[in-house]
This record gives sequence, C-alpha cells and structure tokens, in this order.
Amino acid sequence: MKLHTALTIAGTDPSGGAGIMADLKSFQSRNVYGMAVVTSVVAQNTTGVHHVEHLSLESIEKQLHDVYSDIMPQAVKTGMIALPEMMDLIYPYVSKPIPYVMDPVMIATSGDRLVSDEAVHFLKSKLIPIATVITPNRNEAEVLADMSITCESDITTAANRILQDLGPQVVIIKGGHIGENATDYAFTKDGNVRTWTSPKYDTVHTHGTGCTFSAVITAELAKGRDVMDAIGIAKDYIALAIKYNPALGNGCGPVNHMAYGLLSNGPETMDELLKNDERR
Ligand SMILES: Nc1ncnc2c1ncn2[C@@H]1O[C@H](COP(=O)(O)OP(=O)(O)OP(=O)(O)O)[C@@H](O)[C@H]1O
Ligand SMILES: Cc1ncc(CO)c(N)n1
Repeated sequence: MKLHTALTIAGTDPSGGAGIMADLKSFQSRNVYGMAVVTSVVAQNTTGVHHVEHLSLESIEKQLHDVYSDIMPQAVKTGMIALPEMMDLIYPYVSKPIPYVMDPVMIATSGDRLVSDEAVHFLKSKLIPIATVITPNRNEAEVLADMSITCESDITTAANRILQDLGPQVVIIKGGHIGENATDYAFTKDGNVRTWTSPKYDTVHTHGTGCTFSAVITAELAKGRDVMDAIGIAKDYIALAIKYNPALGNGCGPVNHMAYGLLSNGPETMDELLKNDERR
C-alpha cells in the first residue's frame, strides 16, 4: 500500500500533547506516513515547560541526512527551532521543492518561552520567506508584523505586512486567542482572503492545538491537496479534537486525535483505501 510521507522538525513533549508527538499523531490520523527530526528535548506536560535540552547541531544534521537520503518527505513542517544555528542547518532541507509549513512557535500554551529573540529574527529573515504556509497565532503575528492586534482590521494589516515584508506564500492568522468565535484568516500572496469559523469551546484543554493544526495542513499538502482545502480540513479536525478533548492532566490538557476520523465523513473511507491499494 502506497502512503504519502511527511516530516516534522520540532521539539518533543513527553506528555504527548504538543510538538513532535502531536505532529506524528496528526499525520497518522490523516493516513500519512510520519517522520520526525528532534531539535530539542523538552520536559513538559499539561502544567507547563519544566526543562529544555537542545540537541547538538551534529545530531540534528545527522537526523536530517538520514531522513532525506532515504525516504524523501512529500511535505515538511517545522515547529520549535530554538536557536539561529539550528535554522541555518535546517534551511537547505526545507528549501527543497516540497510544500513547507512553518509554525512560528515562540511560546507554549502554558506561557513558557520556547525560542530565543535571536531565533525569532532568523525565523523572519530565513525560514518564513521560503515557507508555503505560516501559521502564527495572535501573539506570534504581532511579533512578526511588529504591531498589536486587537480587531479584525488589525489582522488584515498584520497579514499584509507579513506577506509583503517576509514573503511566505500564505499566512494564516489563527483566531484561537481573538474574538468570540474561533475564526482563522488565510491571506495569500496573490491577494486571496478566506476565513474559517468554528465555535470557540470554553475549555482549558488546548495544549498542542497549534502543532496539530499545522501538522494536519502538512499531511494534506503531502497528498497534493490544494492549500485552502488543506486548511479547511485542519480547521474541522482541530475543532472536533478540542470539542472531544479527553480532559487529561492537571492543567491545559491535550486534544483528541481520534475525533475527526470517527465523527466526520472524511475522504479516507475504507473504499478509497482499497482503491489506492489496487492502484499500487
Ligand atoms: N477554544 C477553542 N475552540 C475552538 N477552536 C480553537 C480554540 N482554541 C484554538 N482553536 C483553534 O485551534 C487552532 C490553533 O489555534 P491557536 O490559536 O490555539 O494556536 P496556538 O496558540 O499556536 O496553539 P498552541 O497553544 O499549541 O501554541 C486554530 O484553528 C484555532 O482557531
Ligand atoms: C515542543 C513544543 N512545540 C510547540 C509547543 C507549542 O504548543 C510546545 N508546547 N512544545
């Protein structure tokens, strides 16, 4: 059976809610073969980040080499890349001609900082310009556009600044932290704007929502799906994952990666899987 392939380059979460663990769960749920390069080992759980250890550049380089020299991913995403030197090293790999989703991770759901100021500068000058899609939340968009965002028109201004000054193909400003509903706004380089809205669930269990959302987009792009369709699937996936969260842990708990597959009539029916098998 032929499977599409996707790679995440990010930090870890031993409690399974965010980072690489959330990415691999998302890839798997979307029937994509997931691969992972670890940048930093993070001791964290639903209550916060408690310790961070960055892997050596040598280790990251060897992991990247082992993936790309053997199983070429059809799409790649980056999450927590804490240091500018790591970005330098990752740059040639994410510049390959496959979709690149960059989640500009800066701060964990718990409020803990995950990357240095210098790394944010590098993110803007190096990685964002070559990204297919970037997925900042409100705070991250404020840092990237260098302005505060308090209303819908600020979102448009910030997105246009990001597109013009930093140059990704598509910027999605996520509305998890803005407004009464959870509305996400996508702006493309060629002037298209689209929004997706779901109810905003009144819950603390949103640990790893950003990682999950961008990982589902990556999985769909790996299948060759159009960016806007990929975002629509990711939006439905995250809304159900939050709604049916398993209420785990003592703090901000993780989301439910099984909800979308169980509850939606997604395209990956058993029939389709079998048809793919026959085509092999
Ligand atoms: N309470 C909520 N109810 C419904 N959807 C939500 C809620 N919170 C976030 N979302 C959705 O989850 C996705 C991720 O957005 P969010 O703003 O939480 O990202 P983030 O802050 O980067 O996540 P993280 O906490 O992992 O860093 C978006 O599609 C957003 O609209
Ligand atoms: C490793 C990692 N990446 C991203 C986030 C953001 O949620 C997190 N908490 N941990």
